[in-house]
Amino acid sequence: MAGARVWVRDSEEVWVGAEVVQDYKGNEVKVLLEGDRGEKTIVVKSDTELPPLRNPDILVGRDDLTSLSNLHEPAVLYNLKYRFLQEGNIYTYCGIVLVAINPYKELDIYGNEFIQFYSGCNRNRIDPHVYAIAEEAYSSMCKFEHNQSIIVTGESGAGKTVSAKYAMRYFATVGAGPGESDTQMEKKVLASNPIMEAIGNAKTIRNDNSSRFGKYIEIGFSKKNLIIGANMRTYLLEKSRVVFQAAQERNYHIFYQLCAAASEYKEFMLSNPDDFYYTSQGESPFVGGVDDADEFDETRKALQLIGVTESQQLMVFRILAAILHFGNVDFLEADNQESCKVSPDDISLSVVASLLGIDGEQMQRWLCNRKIVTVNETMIKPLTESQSIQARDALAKHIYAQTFDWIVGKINVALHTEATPHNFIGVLDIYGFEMFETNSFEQFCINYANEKLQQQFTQHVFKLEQDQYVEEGIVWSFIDFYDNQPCIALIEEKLGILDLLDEECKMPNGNDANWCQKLYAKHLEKSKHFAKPRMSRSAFVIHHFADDVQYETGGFLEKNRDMVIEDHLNILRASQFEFVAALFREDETPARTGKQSKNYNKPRTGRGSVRSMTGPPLQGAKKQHTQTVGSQFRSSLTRLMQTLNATIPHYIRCIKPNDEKAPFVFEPKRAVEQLRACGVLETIRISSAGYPSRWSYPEFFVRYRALLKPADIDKKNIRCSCENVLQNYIS
Ligand SMILES: Nc1ncnc2c1ncn2[C@@H]1O[C@H](COP(=O)(O)OP(=O)(O)OP(=O)(O)O)[C@@H](O)[C@H]1O
Repeated sequence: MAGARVWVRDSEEVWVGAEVVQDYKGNEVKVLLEGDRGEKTIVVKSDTELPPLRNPDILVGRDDLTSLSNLHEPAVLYNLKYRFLQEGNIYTYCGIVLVAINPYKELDIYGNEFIQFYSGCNRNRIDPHVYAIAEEAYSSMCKFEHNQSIIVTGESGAGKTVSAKYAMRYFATVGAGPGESDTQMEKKVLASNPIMEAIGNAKTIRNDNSSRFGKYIEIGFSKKNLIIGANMRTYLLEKSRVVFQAAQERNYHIFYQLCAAASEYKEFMLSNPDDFYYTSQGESPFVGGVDDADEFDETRKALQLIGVTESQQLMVFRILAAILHFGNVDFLEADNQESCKVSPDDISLSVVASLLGIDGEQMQRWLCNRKIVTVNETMIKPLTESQSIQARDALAKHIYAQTFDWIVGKINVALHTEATPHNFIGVLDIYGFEMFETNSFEQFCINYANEKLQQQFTQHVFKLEQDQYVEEGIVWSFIDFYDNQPCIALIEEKLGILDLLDEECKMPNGNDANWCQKLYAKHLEKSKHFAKPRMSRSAFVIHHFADDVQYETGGFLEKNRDMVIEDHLNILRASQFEFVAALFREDETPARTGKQSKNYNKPRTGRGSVRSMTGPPLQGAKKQHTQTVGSQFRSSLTRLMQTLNATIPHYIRCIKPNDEKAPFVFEPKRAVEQLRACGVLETIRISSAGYPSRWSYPEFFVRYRALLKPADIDKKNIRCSCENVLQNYIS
């Protein structure tokens, strides 16, 4: 209808406002675009393709997207943009979800006075805020004595860790008890942050302080709702970063912190990060505004607080320093290029040997050779230079991962409480959906986790919707929502992608190419979520809920096996330092529970036992008794989902509004991609598929009272007045 205000698709802005200038005739609508963009004729094949209607100005800037009369992608995008740019509001609700847009600017909205303000307040009465969500979780726990979780997702740099930290700070404040020991516990909970950032965060091109692992922290509360303990589970540490960094990126912060304190630890023979291969590849040793020496002081203080003694700290730093020297070990290739050796006077290797207290000659030997055990004999096979480098890097990654796990275990011991918590609130800070130019095993696992979280989310939103209709006695029909179970089944069920990958890993001559062909044979044209790219025979595509992602199969098998050579481990197990030896001993203490191990210094966190090998799989007759990375991840996700499903969930979706990290700049294209990927648009779809408008009687009355004659208004019975409006104009 002429005069109607609508939204029209735009290649740059995603949607632009327009006014219909001529009634919809035939299959065309003529509109006048806003912002001097002129007129445009839109071809409309059916009514469903009509341009979406704009909301009246009075609704613009609402703090809950689901309260908009016209509920669709352009309305959501415009409302978020308006609040962010015009009002400086970074938080908006979308039903039960809190959308948080990264302002890239320090805001004065997180101080203690804000915590006090939000404490005890109902979220519907106050501005959206991470503290409002935290309060909702806390009060729901107190009221219903039910466990809660806060699920924070978003892409790298979107603000997940910052949000999770504020949520934890909120709990630490409202859950702090009067006694000294409670105060200590709350401090310990907060101290886990700088430690985890030092060992698990790194500078990437997307984020100067990017968490390279996922984590779920459960904060335990007593019957009186005071913090009594906590526990952390970690997911998929990016181990490859220990040995490789892309341009402009860094290794884990802790390495640079240690180098900054080189003069304090002379025996570690450390110097500038540029002197070490493992810290110099990105050619970017500094992070703007960060002093690694100061950060190191923070890390040490936090370690002290959680009970890592000075001598244990020294051992941890020794091991980390050894990793840096290990990366500088050079291999001299033989003329026939079939073998190599480490020079007997390689300084780096002798420093590694002395720092780790291990036999340097043995390490030299087994870096360049491999033992192959068959039924009848044991053979020694020389390794090529590139195989030796690979073996060195695999060991460096493994040493780091074990140290990381030891520290996580130590944090868990410190946060462990003998008393069983009455309830807990879990905070999940996990990588969002990823799609790069080249996607590999890491993206595959991350996107698999996001499929699971998305399923949990849609099922929960859907159930809430249903519950509300039942509670209000509203007649409704089944809403058809997107169910991603077939996609999850493709990945995790029998003969699915992970299963076939594990099968291939067990084959003596298993390789990426064979696995890829098996995937095609099994799933092509059989699973609607699986496809083969037209131009490739070594990649596959998964139609994820967020987008189609092409995965390159090269490297999947190796990453899934994640093998360490048994002889290397034996050398480490024979270390003169019990700390080092214990770190690599196999014992089957349960996963990341924080329970103290019998081992004197070793709070195991159970990455699962080490996968080691003495030769290629099966050729070396050692039994493969441990799980692959893929199946470990599948099990840990199953456990996570069981935990989440047994809690009342609260969701925070973080949005990165621009790639330049510019304060208060909103790029609609980037925002809309993320809104789709994190399920906000799906929530909108579920809301609008049911009853899209949710107004309370007083809200409706204020909005539409102008339509009523004075006789139809009954101020004592607002509901009746509202019904009069509808009877007069709708029925
Ligand atoms: N609420 C906020 N206020 C001010 N700045 C913020 C806020 N949230 C995020 N930032 C800025 O954005 C940066 C990136 O945030 P954060 O590290 O939380 O992202 P992330 O989603 O956890 O990323 P990654 O997945 O890479 O770890 C922060 O270092 C900070 O500079």
